[in-house]
Amino acid sequence: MTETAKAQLHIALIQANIEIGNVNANMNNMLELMEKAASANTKPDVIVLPEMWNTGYALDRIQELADPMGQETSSMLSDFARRHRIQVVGGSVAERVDNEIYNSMYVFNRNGEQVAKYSKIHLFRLMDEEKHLQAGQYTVAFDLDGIKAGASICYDIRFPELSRTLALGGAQVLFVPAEWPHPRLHHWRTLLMARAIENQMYVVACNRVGTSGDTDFFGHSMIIDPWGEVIAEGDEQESILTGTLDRNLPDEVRGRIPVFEDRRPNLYFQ
Ligand SMILES: O=C(O)CCC(=O)C(=O)O
Repeated sequence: MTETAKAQLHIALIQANIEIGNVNANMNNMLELMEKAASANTKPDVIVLPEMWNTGYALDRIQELADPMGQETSSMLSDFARRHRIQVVGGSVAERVDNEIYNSMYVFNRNGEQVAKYSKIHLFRLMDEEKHLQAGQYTVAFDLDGIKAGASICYDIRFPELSRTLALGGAQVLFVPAEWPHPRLHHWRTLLMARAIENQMYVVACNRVGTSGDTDFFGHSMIIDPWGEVIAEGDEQESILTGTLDRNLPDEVRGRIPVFEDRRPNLYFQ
């Protein structure tokens, strides 16, 4: 089997603490945790980061803190990917494009080349995202070692239309970097589980831990398989979680319960 069609994907999720507004500390901590993940006995094929890991939700200072064109963060991620020959789903960062700020994910292949960029399309009004950020305009899919994956960020998982669109486009894995806080742990687990079961796809969700102001982030990063079985789940501490995806399982599950063949799209309200 060639490098671009592996039977399994070993995943490492970086369930990090994020210091609000402290870009340097966050860059250093993230790189240290990524290096640790890369040196594990089973070398990961893919490393996944949480949402807005460069700045946290420092929205009142986001114009000054956001990374211009994502240059600093993406060059760190690209360099890491190339040095270790590990693919990176770079969570998301606050990115400045002209005077607009986006919540953007970058994905790098083993050569450190950017293979995808996704900007969060559903902005979370409970945290005033829409007052400070611009919404992305596109859904995004990409390949990791020949396995097709789709991008989503945090609040996006409340919109089943997005993961269904990605699954219909062939995605077998949904990535979900997040900063999802208490008290909505039940929503987080249930929504992730539902996205996995209804789309018969892997869900790989990386949430931050720690406290910003009076908001506590609970971690509980998860890897869920296409049957809805939990392969890995974090606690509330900073940690690295690992799990292995089997490229054949989504097709096997879709063969057993042929949800995609049984759809009645002509009857659905669009
Ligand atoms: O939907 C939620 O409850 C949390 C979403 C969120 O925190 C975000 O999108 O940043």
